[in-house]
Amino acid sequence: MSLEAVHLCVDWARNNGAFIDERIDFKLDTATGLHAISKAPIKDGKELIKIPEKLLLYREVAEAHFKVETPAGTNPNALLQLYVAKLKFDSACKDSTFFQPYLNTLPTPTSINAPYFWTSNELLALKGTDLLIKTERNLKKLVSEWFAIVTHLNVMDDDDTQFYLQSSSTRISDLILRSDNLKWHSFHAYLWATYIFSSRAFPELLLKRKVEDVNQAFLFPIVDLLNHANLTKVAWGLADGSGDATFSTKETLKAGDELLNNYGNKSNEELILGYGFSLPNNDFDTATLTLRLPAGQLQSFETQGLELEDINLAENSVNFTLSMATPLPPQLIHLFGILNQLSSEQVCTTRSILEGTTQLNKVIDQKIAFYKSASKLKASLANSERSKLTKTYMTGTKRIYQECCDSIKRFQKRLLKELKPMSFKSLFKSDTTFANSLTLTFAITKYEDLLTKGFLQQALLLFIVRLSNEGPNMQVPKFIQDCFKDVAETIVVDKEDVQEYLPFYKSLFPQLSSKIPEIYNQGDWGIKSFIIAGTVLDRLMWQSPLSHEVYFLERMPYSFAKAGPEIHDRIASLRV
Ligand SMILES: C[S@@+](CC[C@H](N)C(=O)[O-])C[C@H]1O[C@@H](n2cnc3c(N)ncnc32)[C@H](O)[C@@H]1O
Repeated sequence: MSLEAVHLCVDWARNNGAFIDERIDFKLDTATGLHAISKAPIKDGKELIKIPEKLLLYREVAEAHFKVETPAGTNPNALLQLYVAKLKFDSACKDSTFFQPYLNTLPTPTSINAPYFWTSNELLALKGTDLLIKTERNLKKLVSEWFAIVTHLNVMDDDDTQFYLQSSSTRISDLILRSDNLKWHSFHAYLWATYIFSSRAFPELLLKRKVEDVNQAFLFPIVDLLNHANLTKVAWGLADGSGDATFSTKETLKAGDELLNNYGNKSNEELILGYGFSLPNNDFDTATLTLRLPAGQLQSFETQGLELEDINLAENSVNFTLSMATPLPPQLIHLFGILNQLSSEQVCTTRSILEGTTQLNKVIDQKIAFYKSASKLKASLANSERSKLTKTYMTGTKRIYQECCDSIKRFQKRLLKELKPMSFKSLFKSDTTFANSLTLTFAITKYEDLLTKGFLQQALLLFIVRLSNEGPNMQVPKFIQDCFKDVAETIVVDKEDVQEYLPFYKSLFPQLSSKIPEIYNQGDWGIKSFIIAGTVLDRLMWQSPLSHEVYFLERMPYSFAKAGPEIHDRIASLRV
């Protein structure tokens, strides 16, 4: 691909009846390749490019050439892609001569930066990313698609069969020839043609032909030289009463401005796989969070009012698409709320939801750490364009995960503001008798020492047992003591429970009862009370990972009203 090739292609198009506005000029640079600029202001929205039907490459042209119909049940563009590979790489193909000026403007296989064309060593820079998973998965799918079409036409040779057989046991990236001189029916030529379609084809629907499949595409010479920018307003169409395809822009351009197209709202992953480039700070970027769950669990979510869109039952996994606009999908909060439900909770409670967000935050933090360190690996790519693209991908994905993390924190703050739960800190501060008893027991002088010296859990257990012994004398939310009573009535204490609490218990009792009898010798301070207190804490307590503050939350169903009315409606009929 060179500027000269573009000029020859423009001449070819005009000589064959195309209209290309004289204000359009073409340029070439290393970062974005061939592109169009305006030589004079453009602001009228009029048709800028019109390409006659005979210069377009669409399904019927391929079918006429091969004298077969596009096979059903496969990629609707498979036959057309093979035809384009033949045009490009079979010098004996009778149609090649006519399309040669156009074919010469297309990128050569070795110049393409989409990861399908990277070496296995280069792909190491994407280790652990969805991008790598999709690259490998798509390559496998493409090999099957290619072999099905070359077998259907009976055009494969022994090398092709050999390649196909090898691909089942060898990494495809290790088998790929890195050459611009390919056999037209080889996998490499088909991979190139597939990329040509993903990066430059237009929907055939545009030509208002009767399309059997909305994914049918056609190649649109000259217009496919335009680069992409998000939000660019353009119009693609069909000239009145003809099969000629047209392009116009709705943007106002000054002389020297780039004439751009709009490939659609694409994430960097889509741009990299389909087009071999990525956009920094891409507003349409997404990150896919894949969660694997124990077998059978996915199926149980519907009964909890949680409907998941993108699930893979065979792998017991679910995908969530995160974006800057939706960094924290309500279904993700709901899922983690369910995963953190206690066996005594039948639906998501405010506690299980808050605890779920803490767990989710940990998962997201791991992702952020991964993308932070992975972006450093970019240095392993010698090709600077591929390095840049990897870095933008990693940075963009990290940005979305960071936004998810920030949203979790905002969500927690908002919920606490709404619920206004009582904090242990305030209860501790107002109960000076208890606070003083801990000064003697743990040598702490203030509440914060409980956190720094690691005595928080012990203090909480002592406090809960104290509440149960003091009854209504204490100025605390009644639900804590009610919960203690409920647990005490139903709990079955086993040997493991006793073993778990024994070291803690022995470290404090019976000394405490004799040292501070006004608290620790009143009521029941037996080990069972602490086992009950442990369950009370499980049911009512949540610690903010941000402030480390401990809150007591009255058990109540979480209202999904803010997460989406339809979830709320489904959940409203359920009780804790
Ligand atoms: C339809 S073609 C446009 C013409 C292309 N520049 C060429 O040299 O043939 C699409 C390709 O252009 C490049 N491209 C388009 N928009 C871009 C952008 N905003 N930044 C970087 N590369 C871009 C990518 O290589 C993409 O695969």
